[in-house]
Amino acid sequence: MFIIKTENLEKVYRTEEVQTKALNHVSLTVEQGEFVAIMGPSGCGKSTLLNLLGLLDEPDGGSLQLLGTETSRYSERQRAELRKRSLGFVFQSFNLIDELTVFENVELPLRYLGVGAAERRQRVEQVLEKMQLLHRRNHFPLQLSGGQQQRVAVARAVVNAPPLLLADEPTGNLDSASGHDVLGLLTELNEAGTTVLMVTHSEHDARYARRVIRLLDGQVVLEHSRSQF
Ligand SMILES: Nc1ncnc2c1ncn2[C@@H]1O[C@H](COP(=O)(O)OP(=O)(O)OP(=O)(O)O)[C@@H](O)[C@H]1O
Repeated sequence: MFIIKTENLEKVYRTEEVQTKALNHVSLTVEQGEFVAIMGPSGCGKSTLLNLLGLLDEPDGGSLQLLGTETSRYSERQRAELRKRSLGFVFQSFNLIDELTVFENVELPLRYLGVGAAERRQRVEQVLEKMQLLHRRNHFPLQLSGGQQQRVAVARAVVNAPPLLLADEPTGNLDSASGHDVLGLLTELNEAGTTVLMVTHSEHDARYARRVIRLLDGQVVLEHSRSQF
């Protein structure tokens, strides 16, 4: 089953002076259970694509089916529900809540799902341990390094094991050891059934994916599976 299917997807950013076609007729499919890397040069439209797939923004043309339903049919309430229940998102800018501790940030998706306190605690501690952050559980985001904040963002996105995880440069601020931990966690999650789409600049990181989709100037230029590396 396709978890994502786009046909001729378009996104145009307009300001008073300029118009930028960030996505130009992007057609792609992702099957349930895949681990896909999205690559391409800076400005080619990777984050734009991820934002559309994550229902954070709306396309200007074409169609986007998510989990078997055309997304233009969703109401705003349904989009919000889907984001909470079915999507995990690792933002390039982390988007942590500064007023909440590390523990409270990571526990948020479980609160939305109504998971009880004891189970929340267990699941949050488990993922913080994997991200080597248990000792920082009572810190606030601004008391952490960039790499630590990034690992909190990853922990928050994966804590509820969403059906679809969208990760924008999840190792962008990390040294190779921490990057390895994050990629290991994404692999573990994928093996347990989560479909993973990861934007990356790194050929090394892309090797964790089973398929690579390359974008150039808002268009898909190449798709290849890991056996073709
Ligand atoms: N909010 C916005 N307003 C206007 N133009 C935008 C906006 N966001 C992105 N763009 C433009 O759309 C194009 C695609 O941007 P996008 O951020 O998707 O690229 P990217 O491949 O993720 O780049 P990077 O690797 O540098 O993060 C770029 O030309 C960018 O300048």
